[in-house]
Amino acid sequence: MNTSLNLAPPTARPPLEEPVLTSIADALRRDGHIVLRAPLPPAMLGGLLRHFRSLDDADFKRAGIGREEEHQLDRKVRSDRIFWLDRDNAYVSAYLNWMEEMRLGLNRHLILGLFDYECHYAYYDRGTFYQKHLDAFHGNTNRVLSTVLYLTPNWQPRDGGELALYPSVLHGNTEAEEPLLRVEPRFGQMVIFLSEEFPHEVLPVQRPRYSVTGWFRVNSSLGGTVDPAS
Ligand SMILES: O=C(O)CCC(=O)C(=O)O
Ligand SMILES: [Fe+2]
Repeated sequence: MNTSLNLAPPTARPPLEEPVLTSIADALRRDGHIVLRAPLPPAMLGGLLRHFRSLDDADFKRAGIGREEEHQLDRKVRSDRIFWLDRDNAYVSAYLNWMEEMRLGLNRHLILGLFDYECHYAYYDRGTFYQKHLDAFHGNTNRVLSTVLYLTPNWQPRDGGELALYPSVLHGNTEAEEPLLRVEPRFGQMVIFLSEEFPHEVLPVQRPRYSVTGWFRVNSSLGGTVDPAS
């Protein structure tokens, strides 16, 4: 639990400046992905990491694959542990506010019809990884945009755990061996990419790696039944 009384309260709604939003929208339209070096205030990143570290091991569960997570546990594919986030913590709440601003802004710029955002902490212990995968298959998870915010302090190249992002499957590159880019999981860095288009993997981790992974989703409601935010 966060027992620190001497910490400044988080900004309830850290600003997402219009030029930043515009550059995100432009990059997503043009490339389908973007890396942001330090989009969030350090106090908020620190608050998130403190909250992350204050959680018990028992709070984290082994991550599964895809939406039917419990049914598809396979540690040969991924070996991280995750904790789904809600608004109980003030820093998480501030982060969700910021993502809500991004959701509304991207809908305005790109007419994506993003409906909600779900996210979890991911803890990759030494020796863990996540093999090459897509975050959304055949549209059945409703995931449109994947976001990862990295929280590992003082990340060094020897610590591993880079995100390798492969070329879009829409360009006939399903067998592409070479990554399009490698994102270093540096504290405060964020990557956003189209969930259905870009295969990606987390390279083997040499030192505990902290991140917040999330997805903007569309609502595939049928006949007025709202898709549950699971
Ligand atoms: O942590 C990362 O860099 C990517 C995580 C990921 O691919 C996922 O959780 O689906
Ligand atoms: Fe992924």
